[in-house]
Amino acid sequence: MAHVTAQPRPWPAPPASGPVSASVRLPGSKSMTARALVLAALASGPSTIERPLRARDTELMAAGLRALGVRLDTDDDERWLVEPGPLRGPARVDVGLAGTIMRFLPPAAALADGPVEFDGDPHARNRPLRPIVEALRSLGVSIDASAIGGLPLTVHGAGLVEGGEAVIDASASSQFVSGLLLSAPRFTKGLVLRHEGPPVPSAPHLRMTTHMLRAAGAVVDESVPDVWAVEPGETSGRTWVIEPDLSGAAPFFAAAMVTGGAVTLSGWPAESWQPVGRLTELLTALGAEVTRSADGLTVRGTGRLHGVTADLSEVSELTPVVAALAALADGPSELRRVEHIRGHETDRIAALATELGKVGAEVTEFRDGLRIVPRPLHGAEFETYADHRMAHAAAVIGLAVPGISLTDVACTSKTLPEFPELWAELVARS
Ligand SMILES: O=C(O)C1=C[C@@H](OP(=O)(O)O)[C@@H](O)[C@H](O)C1
Ligand SMILES: C=C(OP(=O)(O)O)C(=O)O
Repeated sequence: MAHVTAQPRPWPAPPASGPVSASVRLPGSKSMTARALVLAALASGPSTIERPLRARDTELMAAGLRALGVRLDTDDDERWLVEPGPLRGPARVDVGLAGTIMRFLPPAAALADGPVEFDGDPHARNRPLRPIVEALRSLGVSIDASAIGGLPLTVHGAGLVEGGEAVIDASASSQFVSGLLLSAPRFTKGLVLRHEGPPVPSAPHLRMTTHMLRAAGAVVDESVPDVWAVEPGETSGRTWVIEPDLSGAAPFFAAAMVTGGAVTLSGWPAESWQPVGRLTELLTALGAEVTRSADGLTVRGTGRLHGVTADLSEVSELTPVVAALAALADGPSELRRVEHIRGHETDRIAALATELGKVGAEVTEFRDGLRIVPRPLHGAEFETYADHRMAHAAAVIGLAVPGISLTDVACTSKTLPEFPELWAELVARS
């Protein structure tokens, strides 16, 4: 698929002149918006998605569903309307660089009545996809895929998927499981999916999938470890209220920690489907104070950043920002059990080792993570590798280290197009 992109311009990361103090209102969770869109498209009646994330990943998801024949009205920023209908092929879906689209839509496309072609950004072709392609084939779906079993691919939708039992190795991404489960109620026999292989990462994202399936009326059993059973049946349309994006909030919280200030994420719900407990533990270990009140979720810097030894497998998308904090901490850190992030928007382990090294940190790269020893840091041009969270990491370091510039900040549009403005406003309050 042709992508016309403007030549990125270097973006100087603004340094903080003192503690930042701010309340930020951030858009909805990428992961919840993606799931709500797919569940709404497969439901038996219309749905409303309140406070969705409007960003590249979710707009491409909406466009992909439209291509399949779903009626979506996304004019209102606060409320998207979804009117499901029979899924149609032929269609073409641009996944951009979104794991959620490339893993959530092929199972839905298998329900369409014609061929559906998928492709995306150049790097999307390197992201792992084979396990979900093979699981779908084992369920009777015909798919033409690239030599490595990924993009570009064509799903030959036959109007129905028989379903039944499938085995998958989902150690490279929890999204393989989530993608199959989201469409499974529409499979004629439902689905019993068993994972075999090294542990599946991102358990909280799997729980988000099963919570949201049940909220749509699906019957899901996850009582046996590594086995998910979804009964066949109609799911209903409903109103989905999307929570603010906790992972998108991470760099803003990190700003409070680096500068010894305070940042409140407003609109934070009393009950959340995102891993707020794990984030709280992690930021606390790194030296923050985290509190919840009617105003929202507040992170306060204590003036000290501690090195940590952390298993980040459950919250692996936080690795770049945590690595940035580790580079500014008072002692060494080890961030482990995230081998699969080598298959994220870029190989994040290699990218962080290179870029943190470039600004002066001492970094050892392991197969499944990083050891970061803080050293006096200096300005440098930080390569972002088209990865929004690499950009976040660079911006966090730039608060404390003058002369950091990002090769490209536009990549933040994947999940938060307003990032450069929101960041500049936040730093202006220091
Ligand atoms: O299902 C989801 O919405 C996500 C699951 C995780 O993927 P992996 O399990 O591939 O890490 C996470 O890192 C990604 O940002 C979003
Ligand atoms: C891994 C990520 O994204 P994706 O949904 O594209 O996998 C991420 O946002 O950090």
